[in-house]
Amino acid sequence: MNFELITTDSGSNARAGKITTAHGEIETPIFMPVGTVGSVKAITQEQVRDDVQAQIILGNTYHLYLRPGLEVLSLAGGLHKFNGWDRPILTDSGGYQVFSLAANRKIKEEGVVFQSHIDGSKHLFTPENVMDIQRTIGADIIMAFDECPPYPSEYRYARKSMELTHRWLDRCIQRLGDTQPAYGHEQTLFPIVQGSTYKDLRKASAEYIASRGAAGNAIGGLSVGEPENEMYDMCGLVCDILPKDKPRYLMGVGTPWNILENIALGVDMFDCVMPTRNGRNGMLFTWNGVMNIRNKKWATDFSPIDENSDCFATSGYSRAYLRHLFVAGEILGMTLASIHNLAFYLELVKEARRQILAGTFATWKTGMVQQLKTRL
Ligand SMILES: CC(C)(C)OC(=O)NCc1c[nH]c2nc(N)[nH]c(=O)c12
Repeated sequence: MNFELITTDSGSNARAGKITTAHGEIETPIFMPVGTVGSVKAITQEQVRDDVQAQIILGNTYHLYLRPGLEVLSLAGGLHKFNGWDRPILTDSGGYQVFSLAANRKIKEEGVVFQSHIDGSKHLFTPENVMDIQRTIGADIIMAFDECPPYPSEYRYARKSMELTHRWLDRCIQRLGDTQPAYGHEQTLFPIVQGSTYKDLRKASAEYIASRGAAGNAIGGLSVGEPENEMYDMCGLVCDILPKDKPRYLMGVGTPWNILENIALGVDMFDCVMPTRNGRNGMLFTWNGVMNIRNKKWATDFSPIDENSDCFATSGYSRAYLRHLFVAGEILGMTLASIHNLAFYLELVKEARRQILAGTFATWKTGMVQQLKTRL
């Protein structure tokens, strides 16, 4: 994997770059739609490619390991062949999902014992077998096995958790070095910075992760319920330590304004379930702010969802019609809302990139952040 840093904004730490992977290029800043179990919920791969114009999507080790399982994925020749997405894929390591989804999980030095949320079967994830699982899935970018501590966490817990994450990272690196890609294409490991919201721990974790010399680095453990300004403080502190010539990926973030604020701090990659999960619930993000399409006020508004969006898949549908679909519980409502929100998130980061290349991002961002927060 290669990262070309094209330019840094004049008035902020925002950067425009290009990542090259075996399955194609990614222009940064980038938003990565979440396709947890191998599909971006409610929309086809063609809509993700053509209407959303996504350049990379996420899969998840925990979910894919449990269903469809490694035998099916291996026989299919990996996830790209199985789901037909031939562009880049990033898989999260399952660390976060084991802590948030699985039952009766027990963390030990060796790894995490847990029960499947699907059928209660018992499993063990270790840094080693999570690397093997991600090799079998075949994602272009794979995440280290980490513990995302709950928020808030006592200082002692956060420190011990961070130190475990660092030891697990070294075991991931070792295992990856001892194995080969399963399908011939390069797979790149991103380590994950932890340390909760403690400045000294975040600094120590960022320095440790930076010292591993990986091709890209991720920031975990944020957007877990902490106040936004704490997220920004931690992210800024970590970005100032992570190498400038490698992409920085802020996991699980966020709202459109969170994304712009963190781009200004030096983040290049984002993922979040908000545009799809909240979209399926009728929450629409637009250039003029956030709207709940179920609100009665849209019942006879026959204008398009967002005049400023150039997503043709949704510009042909009115707010009134979309509200009707949600009120009637029509599946098409979830599809249109998901396409709209994701297309908006991709337009947002594309415009941010344009502003960075023009050297006007910092001033543009300040006005845009307020506009995006508007409740319509
Ligand atoms: C609560 C939400 C999901 C919004 O954010 C976070 O939890 N943010 C943190 C996060 C998201 N995904 C991760 N994957 C891994 N391996 N580690 C992490 O810390 C995270």
